[in-house]
Amino acid sequence: MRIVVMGAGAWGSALALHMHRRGADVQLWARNPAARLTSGAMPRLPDYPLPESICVSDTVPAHADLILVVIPVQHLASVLPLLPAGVPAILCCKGVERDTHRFPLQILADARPDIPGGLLSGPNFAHEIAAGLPAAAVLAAADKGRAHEWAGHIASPSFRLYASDDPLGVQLGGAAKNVIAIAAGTAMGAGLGENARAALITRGLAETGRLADALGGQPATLAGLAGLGDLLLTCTGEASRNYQMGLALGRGMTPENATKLLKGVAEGVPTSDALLALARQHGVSVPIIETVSDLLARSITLSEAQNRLLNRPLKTE
Ligand SMILES: NC(=O)c1ccc[n+]([C@@H]2O[C@H](COP(=O)([O-])OP(=O)(O)OC[C@H]3O[C@@H](n4cnc5c(N)ncnc54)[C@H](O)[C@@H]3O)[C@@H](O)[C@H]2O)c1
Ligand SMILES: O=P(O)(O)OC[C@H](O)CO
Repeated sequence: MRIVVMGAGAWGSALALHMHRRGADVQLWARNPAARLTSGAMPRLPDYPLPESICVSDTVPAHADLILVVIPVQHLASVLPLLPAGVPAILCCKGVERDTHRFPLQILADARPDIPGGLLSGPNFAHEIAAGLPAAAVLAAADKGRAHEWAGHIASPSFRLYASDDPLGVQLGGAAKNVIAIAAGTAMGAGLGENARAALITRGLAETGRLADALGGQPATLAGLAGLGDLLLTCTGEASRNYQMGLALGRGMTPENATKLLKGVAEGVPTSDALLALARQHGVSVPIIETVSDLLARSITLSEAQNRLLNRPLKTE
């Protein structure tokens, strides 16, 4: 099987390694192939050298069986013209485009209606997949048959994939967990304790469920790997860039300085604004997402954020 992985960041490199181990002929597309380290690793995943047989190149071949697109959501549209016609594309990013409020599969459908698309999401740190540690994820597509087919091309004995025909729910779960992880990291960085984090995770899931309902996703999807599963990983795993972003904010760093320190992208930053806009458009209350967006914009302080979330009118759960 010939696989092209587009994007040589941490996740693209890990997926290239995974597909190679699975026996595929893998080409990794990178903006700057010369950045490959002498060990064979890419800089964002330096501890995992890629074998020589994975070609790293800045050209996309005209023929492949499957393309994995692993570009941050804010830059996804810019690479889509490069995709060869007709080859199925599995998008592996998690977020919402800030200016247009589009989820990844919508960005693909608008730019390349000729390309069938699916989306891979779940609790998966790149370095653990690169190490071959056990993990599970969801492959979503509007057509469940295709979701099963593509899941079969990517799954392995250590990477168990489930098919889903709720791409909206899966994309929303992956996008929202990044924002909630910033909130959880902020609480932990500010020393607010484990109770506060558990409350943010649970109430974060509740507001994501309301949003799924309004946008046409299936709330049950959010109880699965792409929802609760990824929320738990990202809100508790210190390797998460979104959680690290929150930790830095909670310790008093400005969003600008926290971004500079991060090794990699924190999708929750632009996604917080996009999800807030979508929620407002649909009349859905998303207090945690709103608070993260305001904190990042520096329109509220940390103690105002805390007061705002704790002192809203009491409600039933
Ligand atoms: N790292 C993980 O553990 C992980 C796991 C699952 C999903 N994801 C998702 O995968 C996506 C990519 O994350 P990552 O961890 O690989 O990010 P990263 O920060 O490690 O790397 C981002 C990559 O995108 C490339 N890139 C950035 N702007 C580009 C542009 N305009 N054109 C072309 N390439 C561009 C960079 O060169 C880099 O190779 C994100 O949406 C993230 O949420 C990451
Ligand atoms: O490092 P993060 O916060 O982008 O999280 C990585 C993955 O999405 C975890 O599933």
